[in-house]
Amino acid sequence: MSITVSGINKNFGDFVALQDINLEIPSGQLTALLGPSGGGKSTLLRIIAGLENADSGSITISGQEATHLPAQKRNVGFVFQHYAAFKHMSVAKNIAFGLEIRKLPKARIKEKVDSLLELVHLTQFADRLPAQLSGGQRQRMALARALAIEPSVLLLDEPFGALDAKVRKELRDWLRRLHDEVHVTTLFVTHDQEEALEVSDNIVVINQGRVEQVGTPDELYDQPANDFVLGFLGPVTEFQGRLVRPHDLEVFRQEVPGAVAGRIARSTRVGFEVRLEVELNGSADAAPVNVVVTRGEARALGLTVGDTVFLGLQAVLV
Ligand SMILES: Nc1ncnc2c1ncn2[C@@H]1O[C@H](COP(=O)(O)OP(=O)(O)OP(=O)(O)O)[C@@H](O)[C@H]1O
Repeated sequence: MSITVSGINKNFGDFVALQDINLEIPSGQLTALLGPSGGGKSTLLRIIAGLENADSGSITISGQEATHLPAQKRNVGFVFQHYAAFKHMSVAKNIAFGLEIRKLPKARIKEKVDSLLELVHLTQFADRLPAQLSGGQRQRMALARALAIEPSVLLLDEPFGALDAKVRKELRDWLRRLHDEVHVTTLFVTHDQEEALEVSDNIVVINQGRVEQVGTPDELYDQPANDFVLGFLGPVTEFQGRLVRPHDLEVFRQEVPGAVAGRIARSTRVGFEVRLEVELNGSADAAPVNVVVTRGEARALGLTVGDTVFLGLQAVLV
């Protein structure tokens, strides 16, 4: 295990930010800390980095007891949402900074910076100042700087949080490819479930200072431990007293054993999907059931607002 978190507790005054956190973060993998705002993700990351002290519990990094080590002795690379670059230094100088402090020979620094620039696809921007980069390029520079010291773990706190959706998506694909190349144990904080599902090998779901579930993206999506995880990892709708995913409901035109009759109250096309709101017969006061079908299915079934349909659950979820 690359990072072991044992019995970590952290209070801010009366407020319990983290409660008895126990985690094993596997070596060489990309692990997401996923959860809603205020759940404690950043606090945990900062405790692992040594930027915050826990009230109790211990942290081990690469087999070394790190609980009381200062941040600079933990050999971790850290990237924040808003990366504080040295404004007056070029991109190459920013990346070289940690190596110069460590007094590596000049030729060796140059060699390393060149290969890092290549890794993060910034070779042509080596001589620019940080202000002359886009937000996405700046975050790539931040990653190169964090990687320069060859950290045993890389900690990323919403590294793409301040960027627009399209750049976020590009950088997330890029991070996955980068990780496949360098394999450094990476722990990254996100509140975006799609980001976590797409990028990571493992996900730790944190809510209200507690770990709700740990698993691979598939495990969490297919076998959520509770309604919170189910609801946080994707859309849900209530169907016959339980939470299910809208695309796990099947729509029939005829009565089918086990299916329930209702009326299509609304139909919205979003890209290749059609989202239906179905009011079940005899439940006028209840919220409509949300169902997602493909455009092809909607067309084949000839679904129109006002039609009566029958809903059944395709797969048992929880
Ligand atoms: N220095 C502090 N003093 C007081 N309360 C704090 C401090 N740092 C964090 N908190 C509180 O601890 C809780 C957890 O904060 P944390 O930043 O870890 O959450 P998070 O899951 O990372 O959320 P976000 O995604 O919004 O950053 C929040 O309620 C926050 O207000």
